[in-house]
Amino acid sequence: MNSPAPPCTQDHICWGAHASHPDRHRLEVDSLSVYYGSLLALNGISFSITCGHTLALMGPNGAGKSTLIKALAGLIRPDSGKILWNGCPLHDTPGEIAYLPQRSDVDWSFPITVRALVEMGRYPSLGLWKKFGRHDRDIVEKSLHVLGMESLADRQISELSGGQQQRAFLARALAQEAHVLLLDEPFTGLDAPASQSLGRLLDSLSAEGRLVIASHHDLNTAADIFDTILLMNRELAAFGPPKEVLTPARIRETYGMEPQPETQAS
Ligand SMILES: Nc1ncnc2c1ncn2[C@@H]1O[C@H](COP(=O)(O)OP(=O)(O)OP(=O)(O)O)[C@@H](O)[C@H]1O
Repeated sequence: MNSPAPPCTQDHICWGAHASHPDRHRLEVDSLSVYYGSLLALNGISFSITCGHTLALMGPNGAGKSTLIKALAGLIRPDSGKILWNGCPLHDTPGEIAYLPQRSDVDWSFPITVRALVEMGRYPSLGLWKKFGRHDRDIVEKSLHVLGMESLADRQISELSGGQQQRAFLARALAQEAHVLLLDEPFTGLDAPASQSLGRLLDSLSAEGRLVIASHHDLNTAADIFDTILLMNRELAAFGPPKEVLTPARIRETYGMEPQPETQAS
């Protein structure tokens, strides 16, 4: 699985720089296992992927998708296994990961404007005195612009639609300038136009050189949105392009159901 990793770097990546080194940054997950008490939620998961991809974590309810995302985000400590970023422990490289929690895990009534939320993305990289500089302000404005949120910047997040709220949180993730975007069920609750628009956005972020990893439930849309699928049910079932992974036999085996005709990747 492992190809030679470039030396570890802590360099700060700026806008546009992602695209010039799309193959430089590699995430490697090696034999990752997570227990909740006696429940084995993840059993020896291994995969490797570079920046410039969109990866969907798919599997039935309880398959461990959120657990894997939380382990990658450093919110859960694995019981065994490694998560490496360019050959170094991922969590030794602060600022590389931006995490978008499930909608149900966010207090949407929290009194905060969109701009203040996006500014929070800069906090991890502020210096000792936590002083907001011109560079920070520029990145916040650019993040709002990329997500089309400028006109909503002074609104409370509680006043936004579900799709706009997702965009506000994605703008915060962009402001962090992280290479890896971890999104837990970002399409939940979005209507078809909002889903398509979010799909295009994730595509453009990966084209810019980021690595987008999202848990996803919809077998019908996965192949259109993501270029790589990780099918799992506590263990890894398959990993690769949608056409190779989302086969009727694998869907049957992993979900324990017959695939609907339109769920086969085209
Ligand atoms: N904090 C926790 N404590 C104990 N068990 C947990 C905890 N979080 C998750 N689990 C269990 O771990 C297993 C994996 O849960 P996880 O939420 O990762 O699955 P999932 O694939 O994201 O599910 P879903 O598609 O329903 O969101 C489930 O059996 C779940 O009940």
